[in-house]
Amino acid sequence: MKLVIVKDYAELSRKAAEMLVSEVKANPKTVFGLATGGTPVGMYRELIKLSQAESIDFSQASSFNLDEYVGLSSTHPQSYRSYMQENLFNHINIPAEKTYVPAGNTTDHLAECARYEEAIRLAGGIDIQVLGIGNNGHIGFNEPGSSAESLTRVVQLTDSTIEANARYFDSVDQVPTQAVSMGIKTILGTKKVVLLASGEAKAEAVRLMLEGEPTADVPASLLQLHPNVTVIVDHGAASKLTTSVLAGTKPSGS
Ligand SMILES: N[C@@H]1[C@@H](O)[C@H](O)[C@@H](COP(=O)(O)O)O[C@@H]1O
Repeated sequence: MKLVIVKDYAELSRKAAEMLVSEVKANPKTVFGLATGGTPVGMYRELIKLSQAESIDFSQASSFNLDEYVGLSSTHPQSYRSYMQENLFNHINIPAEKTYVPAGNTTDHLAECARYEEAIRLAGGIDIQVLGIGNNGHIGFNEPGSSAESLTRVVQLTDSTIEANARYFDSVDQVPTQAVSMGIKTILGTKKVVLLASGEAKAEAVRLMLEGEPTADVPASLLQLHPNVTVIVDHGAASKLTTSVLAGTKPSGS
């Protein structure tokens, strides 16, 4: 995995946005894999800015989001569909029918998950997958214990994830306890991954992802099995890395 250390969240957001822009410039039909959470908000903001400044055309692009809460309708303010509309889709010219987010409120989750995997396959696979990382090392909503063979499915959220996400809801009781999430195998099947982590709260998860053995106990460590991963971290998120890992990198912060 390639490690890029930047000085702060602003630089992390800019770098990630630049990667997405170069992807769509090189291939207007880019299939994006997109993430939610607090971390990529800055990246989306930068992406919108760059797209407006350089008239970047997303009219042939498509996107697949990692996950959605079970039980929330797409119009619920805390649904990941709403998040994506507000933070990105309403501001670029990607066709609405080509932005896929798993349905969280369907009556047949099994069919929805199979349909989602099939839609990714029919699109030709994901060209560039953006990921954040949970404090417990989850990616998407693949909690510890998720197998490297897992595909899109309904997952049970851990108490720590529910607590971490409670900040977006009025109270912790309102946080859904399940989600539909792309699996580890789905993520490993993407062509390129860019994982973003900011702040000291993520430092231990980042260390285990990069320095630990690949294990389902830390789902992000399974990215070591992927041939093309760029991890962009700021100084806080890099603070627990050992010098041997750091020695292999060129800090890009000034
Ligand atoms: N499903 C999302 C993940 O995709 C995200 O990476 C993680 C970290 O979120 P944050 O970036 O807010 O720390 O939280 C959620 O659980």
